[in-house]
Amino acid sequence: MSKEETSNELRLSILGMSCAGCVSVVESALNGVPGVTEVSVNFADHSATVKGETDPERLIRAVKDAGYEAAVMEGFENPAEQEEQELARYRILLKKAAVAGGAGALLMLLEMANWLPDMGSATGRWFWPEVAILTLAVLVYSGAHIYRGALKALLSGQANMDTLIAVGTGAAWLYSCIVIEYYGSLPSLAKHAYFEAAVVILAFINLGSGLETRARGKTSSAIRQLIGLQPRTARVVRNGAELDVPIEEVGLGETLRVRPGEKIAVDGVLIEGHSSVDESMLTGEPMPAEKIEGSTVAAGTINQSGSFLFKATRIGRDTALAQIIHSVRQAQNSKPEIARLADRVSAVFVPAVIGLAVFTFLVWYGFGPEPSLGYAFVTSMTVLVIACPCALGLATPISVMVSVGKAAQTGILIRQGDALQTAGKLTCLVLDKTGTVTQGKPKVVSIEGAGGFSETEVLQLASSLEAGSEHPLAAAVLTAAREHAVQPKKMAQFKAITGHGVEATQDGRRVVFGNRALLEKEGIDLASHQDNLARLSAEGKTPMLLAVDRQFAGIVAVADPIKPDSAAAVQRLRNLGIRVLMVTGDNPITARAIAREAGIAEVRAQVLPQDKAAVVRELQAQGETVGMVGDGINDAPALAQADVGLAIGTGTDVAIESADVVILQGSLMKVPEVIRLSQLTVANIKQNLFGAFFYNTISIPVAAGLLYPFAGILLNPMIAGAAMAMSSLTVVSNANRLRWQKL
Ligand SMILES: Nc1ncnc2c1ncn2[C@@H]1O[C@H](COP(=O)(O)OP(=O)(O)OP(=O)(O)O)[C@@H](O)[C@H]1O
Ligand SMILES: [Cu+]
Ligand SMILES: [Mg+2]
Repeated sequence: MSKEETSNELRLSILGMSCAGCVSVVESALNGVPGVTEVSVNFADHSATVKGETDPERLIRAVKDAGYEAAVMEGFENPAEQEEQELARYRILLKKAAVAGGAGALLMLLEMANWLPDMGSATGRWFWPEVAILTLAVLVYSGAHIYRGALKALLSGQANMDTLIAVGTGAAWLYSCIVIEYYGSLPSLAKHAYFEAAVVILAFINLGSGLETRARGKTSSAIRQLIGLQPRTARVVRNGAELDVPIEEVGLGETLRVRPGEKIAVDGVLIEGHSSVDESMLTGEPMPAEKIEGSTVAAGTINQSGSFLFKATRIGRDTALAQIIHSVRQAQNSKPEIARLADRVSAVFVPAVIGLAVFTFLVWYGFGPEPSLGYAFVTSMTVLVIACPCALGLATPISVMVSVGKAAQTGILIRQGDALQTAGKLTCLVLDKTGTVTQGKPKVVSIEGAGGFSETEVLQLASSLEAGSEHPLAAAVLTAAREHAVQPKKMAQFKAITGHGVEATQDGRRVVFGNRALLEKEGIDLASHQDNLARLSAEGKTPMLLAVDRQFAGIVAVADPIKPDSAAAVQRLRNLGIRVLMVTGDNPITARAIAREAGIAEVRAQVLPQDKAAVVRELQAQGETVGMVGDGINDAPALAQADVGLAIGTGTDVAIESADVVILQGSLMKVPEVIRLSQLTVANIKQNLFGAFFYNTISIPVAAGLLYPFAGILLNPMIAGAAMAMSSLTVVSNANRLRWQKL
């Protein structure tokens, strides 16, 4: 990682966060560091992404001062190591749960046998103080991490979920001791002490977070798989000899050898041999791609049949794979609007709950039935435990992570968390024609000469002009010239006219090649060719016209057939209730012919590249939420203007900056999938938030004893512990359900 990158964006691993309250504490601590422009803390994977010009040391110190630990995450992580750490954490939590659960069971057995310290009975002081010591030992063992977290929060003047559990269980223990020691002789102060409640709560909480750790591990499996694709070594050809070197030592421009069945180490261009390469892990395209000389190959993809040599063109962090990993991670850590709301709510939750617990205590103590202290204690403890906002803090990030990961596995790269929320609300989609609806590989299908020019002369002049152009149509003309063994000639004063064509001079002759508008501007009357042009266009072909010295000289017609699944994709979009438009620079007749084939009703033709953004703006002004689908070549402003910009990449071309979503496999079918995924994700987040909120709001009054005066119902604190653990588990499992939902 270079120094500049470090100062622009940094990922920190944060230790010690236990709930959404912690997220906002860490976020504001990092935001307080001078130079920081943007902070996003992800509770689901315990990380922070910090943007701005700043020193990592200061960030770490700020996090420490807030009561947490932080470390910089470096370049390539080791997924195996991470998995191992998570498994170890899972095992420890489970062990802690087992110990606490065992102790709880023992205490309950003792109680059933009436052997527990019980006030007002003859057996009252049996096993006292053994039971107190045993429970304390269990609390310390099973709850050490929670008490430490609570203490840290306290020292920095904060309260979090750990605080609630620490206060709840600690108070239970202390209260039980005091009751037995000092009020032991009072009859029936409370039916029994709360030693077992304290340990059972810890058992549930440890079990809950253990299972949550496991489920969270599954959540990030997508990115782990991606990281795992990166081979560690490569076989380079140096001075005629082939040798295996660590991937870091491969230089730009070096020649690498790939044998059948091997993974490709870096991005490059094939220079010798041919093969088919399985790129499904990057693009989601199940069919292997044929690779010949000049084809690009991508790191992480698997060579199938042949052996070949290729030249490294992108290494390290520049490979498509590295960039995919980077964007997936960024999107997983970016927060859609809905997450901000949840964060704000849960940040005030803990203090509110503590206040409520105190209030509950006072009301019961003041007005409750005898023994009022006992009731006051039980109810306020139950409130503390049940009101943990941990499920609330997980609700959004966990769904976002699952969803972005799922998308990546099917070749959809979501670059912005916001897009994940907005895509589902799109009412209108603008599709670019070339490369989006069509295959984007135009081919010359017919050449006609006029005014004394032969077909060969037309092709020669056209290709001579197009040699200087980067337009896809230019490529088609050049390919045709090569196929007909026509040599382009040198041209002077070359000029490309955006959205119209090209012009230049040759041997003093003025040559113009492009669409009808361009020739009409030259003052050429095309009325006599009207029928011919209309016929070509009606077949969906794009006629390009040649003029020499203001005389019409011929037509080169190009066909760019629609993609095999474009029509099905448009149909599906319409079934989703979306208005679909096609926009193109091409002439209206060709545009309409293509649109009809794809089932698109609305067409805007002859739109200059720079005006495509205006079309999007106009639709937005009509109140539509507009998605723009383009290939990112000359529609970048429109992609940026749209509410969601979707770029259709070809193969592993991921560096389309103006897009919110990049579709790696060039199929339009992925667009409705993005929309479905967005809808499913937002629904999933809402279910999660509802679950967490509903659970909190409905159970707090019951825990506080609101039902007691009417129905005599009080919540057992143990049940509060169980329910709390279950709630976060439910949220995590619900999010993981997204992985199996059909798009
Ligand atoms: N280099 C060129 N050579 C010949 N004709 C050109 C060239 N560039 C543009 N044209 C003409 O101008 C028209 C509009 O070009 P533009 O680049 O705006 O759109 P396009 O690539 O055809 O379609 P889309 O808008 O779907 O990408 C083309 O259809 C073509 O007739
Ligand atoms: Cu909690
Ligand atoms: Mg174009």
